[in-house]
Amino acid sequence: MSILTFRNVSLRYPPRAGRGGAAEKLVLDGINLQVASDELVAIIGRSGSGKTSLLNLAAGFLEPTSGSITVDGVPIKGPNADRAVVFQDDALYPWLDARDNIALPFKLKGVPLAERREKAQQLLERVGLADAGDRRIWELSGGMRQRVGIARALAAEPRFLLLDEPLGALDALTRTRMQAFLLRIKAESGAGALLITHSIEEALLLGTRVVVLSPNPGRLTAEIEAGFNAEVLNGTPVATVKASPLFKRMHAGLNGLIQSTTDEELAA
Ligand SMILES: Nc1ncnc2c1ncn2[C@@H]1O[C@H](COP(=O)(O)OP(=O)(O)OP(=O)(O)O)[C@@H](O)[C@H]1O
Repeated sequence: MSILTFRNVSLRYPPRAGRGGAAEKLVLDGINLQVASDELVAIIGRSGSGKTSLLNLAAGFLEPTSGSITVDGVPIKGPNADRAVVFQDDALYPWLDARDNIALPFKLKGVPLAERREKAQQLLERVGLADAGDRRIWELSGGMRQRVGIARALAAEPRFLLLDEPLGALDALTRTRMQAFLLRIKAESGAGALLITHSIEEALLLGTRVVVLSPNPGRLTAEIEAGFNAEVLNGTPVATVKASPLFKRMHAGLNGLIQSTTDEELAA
């Protein structure tokens, strides 16, 4: 079991150039959060509340201004294969086919050609794209591209998946299918997951826990245990889960928490 821990983390961005000496911006303040391997922690919050900044800290793309971020007690020092990031726009290489996109992390590790193609094929099969390996990225649908992106993230056998709106660009039907897919893949991989999303519905459906980030500065202001993901993993259709009275009540509750952000917080 691995644990990703934020301890009293704050983040300030330097003043932007050309703003007449505008002050530094405190974006995240006193963040305490733990994500364990058996969890998917969903972070929701208004636009600009600092969700992506928080994920970038976990990825090691940014350093906290104060506080610490550790994996199993060891401070993170920059990006590392133990924390794989999946973005909204799949960030795949269009000049490579699906298989070679997935094989790239193995190539970077020096794995011989035949072996890395074999491993990539196994990952293609895991994400339901066994026959799509030879296709170029632009020949794939949005949902297929995200599957390739997720397969590439899994190639490094990460301890944590950092998911930044991974389904945000998909149409509603594909998104629903991919939600169940993402849960299955996460469970099979044994990795913990941190999911950033604008969608209360998606956070409730996928999250073991849902955490609310309030803006200006970004602070974790509420946390609820969800648990609907177990129902989806047990085969209950996503539409049935969403239609349950408990799901609707919790959705309304979270909506209220996010909407209660004051005008001052939004304007700050
Ligand atoms: N590199 C940067 N330099 C200065 N300010 C930044 C930088 N990146 C983000 N910000 C500011 O930090 C705040 C939080 O941004 P962030 O992208 O983390 O929020 P978010 O919740 O992910 O937003 P969204 O939901 O719209 O993607 C915003 O006010 C943004 O303008």
